[in-house]
Amino acid sequence: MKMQRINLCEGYVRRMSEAEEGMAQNHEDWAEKYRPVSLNDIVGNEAAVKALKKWAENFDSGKRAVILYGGPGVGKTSAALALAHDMGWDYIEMNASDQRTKDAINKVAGSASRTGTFGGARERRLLILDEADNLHGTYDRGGESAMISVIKSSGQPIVLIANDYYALSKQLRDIAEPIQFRPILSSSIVKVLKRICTEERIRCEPEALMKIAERTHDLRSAINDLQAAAIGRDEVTLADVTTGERDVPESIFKVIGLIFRGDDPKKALRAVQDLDESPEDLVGWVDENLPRAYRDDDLERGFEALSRADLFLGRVMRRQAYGMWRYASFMMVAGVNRARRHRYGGYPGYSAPTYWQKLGRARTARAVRDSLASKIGKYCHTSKREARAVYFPLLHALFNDEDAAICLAARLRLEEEEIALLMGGERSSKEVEKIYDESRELIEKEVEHEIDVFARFGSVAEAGKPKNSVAEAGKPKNSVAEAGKPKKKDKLSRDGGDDSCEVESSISGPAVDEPKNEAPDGEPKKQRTLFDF
Ligand SMILES: Nc1ncnc2c1ncn2[C@@H]1O[C@H](COP(=O)(O)OP(=O)(O)OP(=O)(O)O)[C@@H](O)[C@H]1O
Repeated sequence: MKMQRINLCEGYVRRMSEAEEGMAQNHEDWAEKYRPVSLNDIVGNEAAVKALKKWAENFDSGKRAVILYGGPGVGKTSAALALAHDMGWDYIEMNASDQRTKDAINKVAGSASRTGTFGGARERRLLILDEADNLHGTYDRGGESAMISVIKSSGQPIVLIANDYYALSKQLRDIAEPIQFRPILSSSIVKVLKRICTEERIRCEPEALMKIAERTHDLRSAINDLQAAAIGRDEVTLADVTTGERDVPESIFKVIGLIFRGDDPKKALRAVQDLDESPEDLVGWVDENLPRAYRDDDLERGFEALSRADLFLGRVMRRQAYGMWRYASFMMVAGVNRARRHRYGGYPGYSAPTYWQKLGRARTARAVRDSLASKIGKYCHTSKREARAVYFPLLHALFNDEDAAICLAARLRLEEEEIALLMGGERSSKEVEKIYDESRELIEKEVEHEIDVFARFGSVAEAGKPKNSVAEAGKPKNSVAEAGKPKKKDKLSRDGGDDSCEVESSISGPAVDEPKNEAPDGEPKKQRTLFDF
């Protein structure tokens, strides 16, 4: 029998089409992507897996339900799904984001018990109730008593999943068999991480994997940490992981969790401050995952807050009013957090913004961004992080002016992708190409100029003239003196026009008399910075 995943949505049962399932998989994070399929793939917890299998095989003579309990991310849900797979059972999953009222549970469990009750083991349908310890409150009104009566009356197997066994009522505990899932050993976590690195073709230092594994006994967060460290890289080193510890106390997945599931907006804001993500990137993460985390009116309020964050981000870009970042962050973090009025459980499977994946460039986008930040950082003597936070928006604004864009692209030796990134995707690829081509021409002119200056300087030196009196060799004093001056700014005109771009010459030469400090047109000459454009 083909196993189908059935999702409960607003009280009705909906089968996910193959196509939908395929799409969802594209957007999955690694923890979802590498969820074990069979019980044999479950790492650790051998005793629990064995007990679960035994219960399923002897279902007719045993209890109708089991309770899988233990800490988060240790494989409880995976084991229930893998059991359905191995037994060839169809299954229905109700998690805390589904409304689990008495009516809903009866409807689902009723449909489960009607299916194949008399058809033998292969036609069984497994009912999986995630976060069974959250069957309280108005949202799930009557859910627990309904579950108890369903367990007593249904002929179908039921798996209840809980973090806290003793949060379940005694009545529920009495009618179901408990199976405990324990924390996973670091050595087992390392094995899973290694396999993922191989599949994702990422080189990983063993020490880096060990470091990630030692920080947790929860496989999901270990996989999330690995993914966070690997985004935009082909290699994960110990330094990446330990830097992550210093600069990124919480990975993006954990921060997203604090925004959507946390009760303290201040805590989420504090975590965001230390996160190595720009507000523009973070808004993408929140936007991507909001529909997975919230429903109905929460979703509406969440997007309302997010749209306000977006307004502020727009103002930062347009007016370079960086003070407004604070409001943008507040709205996308605290605003979205406070928009939630209902309680949701489970892990919705957060993922990176789809547009990165859609364009197939999650990594390249990061790589381009990092290389751009590194070029700017080197040029402006600042960190990559500062370059991204402060100089990206500034350069984005400067790139509105084509001449400035060409000069800056030449000076920073930018590649096409880097130019495109600074232009914010608002221009056609032809415009990007034009700026790139012209910047290359400018660089060539600069090189020719350097060669020319060097040749002239060489011939003067060979003529046996004293090095500090090259001007006397009949050369125009100004130009030769400029040529010989170490790290002097050479002024190159583009297309013979007035607009010019200074490109720093790397030619070092002997000390010469200071030339007249003025440009050929008589204007006083001053050293330019990025801010002059
Ligand atoms: N024992 C395990 N073996 C293999 N993978 C695991 C194991 N535990 C967790 N994982 C990985 O972590 C992800 C989350 O695991 P799972 O949903 O089974 O955890 P859980 O115990 O049900 O957590 P929660 O209580 O938070 O729902 C899985 O998709 C899988 O990638």
